[in-house]
Amino acid sequence: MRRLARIQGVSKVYPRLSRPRERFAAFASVLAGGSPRNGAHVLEGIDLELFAGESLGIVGENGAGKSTLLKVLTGVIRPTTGTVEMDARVAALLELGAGFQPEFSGMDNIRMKASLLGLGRRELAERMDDILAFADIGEYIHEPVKHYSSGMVVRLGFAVVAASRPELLITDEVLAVGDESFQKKCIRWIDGFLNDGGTLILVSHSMYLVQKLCKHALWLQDGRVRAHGDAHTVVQDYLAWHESREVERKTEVTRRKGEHAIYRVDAMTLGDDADQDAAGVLDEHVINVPMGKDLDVELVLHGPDGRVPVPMFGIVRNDGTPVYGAAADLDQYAPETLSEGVYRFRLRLPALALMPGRYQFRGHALDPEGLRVCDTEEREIRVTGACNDLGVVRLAHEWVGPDE
Ligand SMILES: Nc1ncnc2c1ncn2[C@@H]1O[C@H](COP(=O)(O)OP(=O)(O)OP(=O)(O)O)[C@@H](O)[C@H]1O
Repeated sequence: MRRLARIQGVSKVYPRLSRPRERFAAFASVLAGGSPRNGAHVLEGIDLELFAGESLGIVGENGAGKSTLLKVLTGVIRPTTGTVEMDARVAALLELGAGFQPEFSGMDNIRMKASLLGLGRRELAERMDDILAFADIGEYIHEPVKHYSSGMVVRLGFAVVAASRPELLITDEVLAVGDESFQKKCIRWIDGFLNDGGTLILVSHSMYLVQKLCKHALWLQDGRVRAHGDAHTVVQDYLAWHESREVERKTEVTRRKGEHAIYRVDAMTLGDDADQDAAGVLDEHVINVPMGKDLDVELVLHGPDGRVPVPMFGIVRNDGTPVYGAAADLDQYAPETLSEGVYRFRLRLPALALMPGRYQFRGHALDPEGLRVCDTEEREIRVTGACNDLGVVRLAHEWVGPDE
């Protein structure tokens, strides 16, 4: 496969320039061929290769460095250190209206932008009808661009980029500016572009779009690559990190680890080893469970007074949203007695319906009346697999045709 882009060891440091003396020091340092000392490290040590036919989503929080990385890739800014090699016909659709002359008409701007993107006069004439149809802004095409709504500007920009038939399309949130029907049109176009072997880099805060359009994803955090790999996995990890951080902010999870509670959880085991191996162990503290597979759980509870504690389990998404919980009905279920006061309970959740992502699985020991939680053991589980549906659980469903 042909390599279209390679960046190695790329860093970008912006000088901090709040005081005149800092400005002078930064200027002197740059003049001397160095990087601004004590600057803000916006990108650090980025290595990335992109091959023809790949689709890469770049995700990360505000200020993580995503736009800066795109600017480095498209040559708009130079990295402070490192190298960027690009070997492709690139079309970038980035800041709204970038490259348009506001005083000129849409038609004139099409001509200018097309020539910048390498379209010859004849090619442009051949593709003009397609461009106008794609942009679909009617008579506005003859008005100066400064009279356009932001949606119209995006329509025009995308139409020209699409007509230039790039090898590599680099784009960001500008697509979100257009109305819904136009967004759908762009997504359909990108789908077709990728099917025909095109290559895409997409920066987006929409995890839906990243998972829909991209095979791979790169998660930037504080200017560094936090994860790079399969898009579904990276997005799940990113969302899980977000959720757990939200929880940290909102509440301290109250856990009752009952050192002194008389009914205790002695042990809790989840899943089977094969699943850990199959998923590739990314984190030994997290139990991998494939979506749709049975999840087996074993709880060993301790009841020192000869009475059997009631087991309960609960599943909570990483942001604290309760998903499900149930206690055993000891009238219906007799645990196995392992030794005096030690009981083993086995539980099976057949065809686990949780959506991919991270959850906390909690096993509780309740008093024999089933009223009070005495002890809790908690393990993080990661439901693996790919799914474009939304939500926490996957409900069985089918789409019913008109004749059914
Ligand atoms: N010209 C500049 N001079 C100084 N700092 C800058 C400059 N451009 C960007 N930054 C800083 O670099 C950091 C990364 O910015 P960048 O725009 O790349 O983030 P981002 O991930 O695209 O964020 P968002 O999701 O909000 O668009 C931010 O802290 C920003 O303030």
